[in-house]
Amino acid sequence: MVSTTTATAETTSNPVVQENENEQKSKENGTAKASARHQAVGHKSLLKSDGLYQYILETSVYPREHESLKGLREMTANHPWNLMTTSADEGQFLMMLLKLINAKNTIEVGVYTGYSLLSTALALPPDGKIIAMDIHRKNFELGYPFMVQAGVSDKIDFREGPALATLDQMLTEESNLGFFDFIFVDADKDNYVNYHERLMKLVKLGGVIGYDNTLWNGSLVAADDEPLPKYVRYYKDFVLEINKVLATDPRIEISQVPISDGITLCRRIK
Ligand SMILES: C[S@@+](CC[C@H](N)C(=O)[O-])C[C@H]1O[C@@H](n2cnc3c(N)ncnc32)[C@H](O)[C@@H]1O
Repeated sequence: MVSTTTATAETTSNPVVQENENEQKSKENGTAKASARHQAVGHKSLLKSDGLYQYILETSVYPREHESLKGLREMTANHPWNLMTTSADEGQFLMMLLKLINAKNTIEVGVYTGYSLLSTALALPPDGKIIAMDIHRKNFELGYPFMVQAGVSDKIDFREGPALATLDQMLTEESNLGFFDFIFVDADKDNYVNYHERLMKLVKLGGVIGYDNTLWNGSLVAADDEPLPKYVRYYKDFVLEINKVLATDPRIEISQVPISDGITLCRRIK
């Protein structure tokens, strides 16, 4: 069942999100060119070799990919923000990780059309649950039929609105504290530090939080005068900040995994 919960806090005034929203609106008005701005950056991989990336996909990911995941990936390829989608190799990695830790109750911050959400739902046991949050329901709805097709839509509780407000709402319920096995964060990088304090109260001892894009297109080590796409430059300092916070937080142990655009896994130990 799709939940209709809507958080009440205001949408972020972040200029990059605003730019995305304007693009979406002009597309809906039929005024946008079908240009996919994010496609210019290329696929999401730090391998620096298209051939090797393709080799990994064709030999280990695609042959085992579920039909529903394949369908969702193909549908998303035609969407103007398609570079936001979690890559197929990272999706496969998440599925393996969730099974290894026997995850049952999870949270996802940043859904878009739901590739990582569907991967998570497929990896959880039949009684598993995901609370999934995003400011835009529309993109989630594009991917929802694939979750139905996969028979996992009952595991998903979608909550529309700014994730900080949704998380604050969740923190008022004692049953949520220390309850979640896994949390995947793939949303507004300028709020990762704010998410971290809240998520540390929601994840269980021994549970894992995964922060996505922590290598941020390789820009973290770019020289100041290196030309970078506007949105990469805008978020760079925020990603540097969360990486510093995670590396020095004594409540977690971390592993920065260089798959796709980098995911930092944080296991709560205190
Ligand atoms: C990179 S995409 C997520 C991709 C997704 N993991 C996938 O596999 O397709 C980031 C998402 O975060 C959402 N987002 C941005 N700011 C947000 C906020 N403050 N609260 C909730 N969601 C937000 C965007 O609407 C967008 O759908």
